[in-house]
Amino acid sequence: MKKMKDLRPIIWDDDKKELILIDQRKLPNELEYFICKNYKDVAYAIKDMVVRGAPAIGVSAAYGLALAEIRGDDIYKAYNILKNTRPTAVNLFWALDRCLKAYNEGRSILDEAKKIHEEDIETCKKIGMIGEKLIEDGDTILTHCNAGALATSAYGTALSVIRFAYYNGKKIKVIADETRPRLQGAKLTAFELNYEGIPVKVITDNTAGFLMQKGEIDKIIVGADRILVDGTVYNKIGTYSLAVLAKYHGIPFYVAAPLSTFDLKSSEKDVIIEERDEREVAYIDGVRIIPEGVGCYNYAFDKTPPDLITAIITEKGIIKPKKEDILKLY
Ligand SMILES: CSC[C@H]1O[C@H](OP(=O)(O)O)[C@H](O)[C@@H]1O
Repeated sequence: MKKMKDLRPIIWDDDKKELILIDQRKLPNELEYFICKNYKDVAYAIKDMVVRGAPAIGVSAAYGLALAEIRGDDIYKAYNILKNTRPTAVNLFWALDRCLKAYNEGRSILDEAKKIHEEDIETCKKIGMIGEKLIEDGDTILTHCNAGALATSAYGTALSVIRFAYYNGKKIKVIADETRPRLQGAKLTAFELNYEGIPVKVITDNTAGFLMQKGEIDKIIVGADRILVDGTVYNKIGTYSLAVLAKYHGIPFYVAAPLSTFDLKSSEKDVIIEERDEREVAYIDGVRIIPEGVGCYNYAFDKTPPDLITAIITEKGIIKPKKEDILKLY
């Protein structure tokens, strides 16, 4: 059986005390690294999506706070700057709070960041091993955005399920929504799966419904950026539309996410859905596609209610998106 390629977008250089990130803005055409020498480099990398994806953002921010400790910077200032990079993915806050707690207890932030990094790798592996049981030989699976190795420390979440199904010998095909405006599906998911030799085709976001109507999609698996205790899922913009279409067509809709993406405290009114620069919508590769003077909406995420979700795949098992099931995870 073929060996997984084990793509790692986040590398801590313990000799130089630097954080090395694959610069995902340059994929798929160039494989370049972005070196973070201090916490401000990490904050920039998260905000400008050098590194993106809920778990990957959390791990990177943890190393960002470790860099502040190593360089003798004001830890609380670094914490606040890192915390304010992106508002929706809860892993960012979970990881920073875990590192700040270590610091306040007199423990090394770097050691805590390394633990968070290692845990993320193991967690994503378990999500794949558990979730692949839902995949049947011959399935065509639709996914949205990138919930792959490039969104985590390794393996991914939704793409970990796909990877493990493939490497366990299931003949699957993947359909990747391009995912406007930042095109994570076209540029990152297609890159990852093609790199591994997993059959993948890219579609425009508008094509997903038509393929469902034609009966060409067997399952849908996406990632998540925040899951509330009632099972509401915040994920890349367009996820909600897919979930409604899946319900209409009777197609199973799965969310794959680690426990670090669950937010048991917040309610919907507390969650900020990130709005990004309009220019991400108004321009493609530097060319303006919308008339001057015409504005855009650029919501980075949307919310999907639990009644549209078949199940949530976690490192502790597959659960229904219900409060009683979610609370049993802890
Ligand atoms: C494994 S979580 C990945 C999650 O994060 C992505 O958002 P972004 O690329 O803006 O960080 C997207 O919502 C993915 O599902």
